[in-house]
Amino acid sequence: MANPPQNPARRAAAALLEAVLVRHRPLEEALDALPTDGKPHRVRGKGEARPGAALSPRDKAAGHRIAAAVLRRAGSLDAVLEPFLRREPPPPVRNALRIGAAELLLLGTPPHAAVGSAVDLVPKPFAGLVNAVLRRVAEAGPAALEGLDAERLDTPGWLWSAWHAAYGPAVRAIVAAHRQEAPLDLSLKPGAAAPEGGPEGGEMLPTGTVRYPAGTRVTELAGFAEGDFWVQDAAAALPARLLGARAGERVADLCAAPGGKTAQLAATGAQVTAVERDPKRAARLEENLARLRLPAELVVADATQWDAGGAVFDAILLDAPCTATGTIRRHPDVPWLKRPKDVPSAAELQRALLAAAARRLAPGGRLVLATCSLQAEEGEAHLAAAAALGLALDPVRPEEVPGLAEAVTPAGALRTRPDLWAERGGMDGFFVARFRKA
Ligand SMILES: C[S@@+](CC[C@H](N)C(=O)[O-])C[C@H]1O[C@@H](n2cnc3c(N)ncnc32)[C@H](O)[C@@H]1O
Repeated sequence: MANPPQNPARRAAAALLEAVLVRHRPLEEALDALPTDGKPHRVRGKGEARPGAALSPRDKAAGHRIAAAVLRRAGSLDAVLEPFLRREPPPPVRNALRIGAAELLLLGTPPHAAVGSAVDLVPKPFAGLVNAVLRRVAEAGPAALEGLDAERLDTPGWLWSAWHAAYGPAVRAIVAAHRQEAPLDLSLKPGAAAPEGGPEGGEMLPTGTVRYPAGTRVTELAGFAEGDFWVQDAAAALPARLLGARAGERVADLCAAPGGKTAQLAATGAQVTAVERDPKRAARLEENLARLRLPAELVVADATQWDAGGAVFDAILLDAPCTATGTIRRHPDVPWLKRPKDVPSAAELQRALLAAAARRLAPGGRLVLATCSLQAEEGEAHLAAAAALGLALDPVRPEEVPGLAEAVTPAGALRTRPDLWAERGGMDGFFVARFRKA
């Protein structure tokens, strides 16, 4: 029998970084592909980093933590490494150096362990280089890191420019917020009590979300199996709240999986139809609703084509697919996967979905459009498109979003950002607008 691999968490981190930075695959997908205890190996392509034999949940979590630290600070780590590299090393060696530097400079790993484990990740001919470079990083790295313009280095230039154009000097606070791991936010089923647990227990936020410190494991909180709550960022809970669904109303949730907003709508007693294009994600939505014991009709369909049998709805929630640049705290791979051209194509799909939603709305019906993007093309720019579809903006009133009056835009939409409620742990960046059909 082969010996168990050494260094499993770092090998997992290297596999995750290769997936995101070299093969441009989403971090979540790469995490799912790691061979974990009780799960068979996936067949992997030639030349891909292999994490070795089955990983324990603990090593998988540690590998995820290391990879996320690298992704959050990749620009800064590369800048610290730069003076010690004479030529560009092959990608696996570059990633091993980033892992070693992250452990030395960000994660508090003792130098001998950080250097030794990084050396262990690379083929023999590169061991000397990794050892020499990381020893120098251990000595000079902390001071070098201090002197960097980290916010700029850790953000792709096109995103920085777009956010600067949209938010002015607040771009720095937005980017600083991306360095923090997001807390665990829960939405409670009506009547359920906030679960006790987490190192410091939960904090009730003014908008009704219960917040636990980053790193709290939801499945370990009392009431999870009973379906008392679901995971949903504080900002993500606002669109369904602003739709104001009522018992007995016919409500459609377009682009519904994994179902956080469907659950909110179903909990009001409205008759909810959830539409989701991706069958695998639809299955997850079904599982989530079953755990929560909340009813909704599920339709697996493309919402731009779905004819609803001619039905019209009193209210529609359109939580449209987007570039997800508002979720970088939770998904530090997003800046390295998205490209400028993804923004106009996402905006085009959002316009098509908005037009389809407008067609299925009863006269006088309400529609909420939401995207978890910080890009103005996927948010503010849709206000004009909505007007052309006969949708009148129904302005959000500050009292509808307690503690977040600053997120209400002059036009009456809602724009949340990762740096809002910074002292409480921030929130995802969302654009939300509510309309009424004439
Ligand atoms: C932002 S996520 C929705 C999150 C969900 N509303 C929640 O709160 O849990 C967008 C979803 O839209 C789905 N989707 C993308 N294009 C679609 C389309 N044309 N019709 C229906 N669903 C679509 C994606 O598969 C994805 O599950």
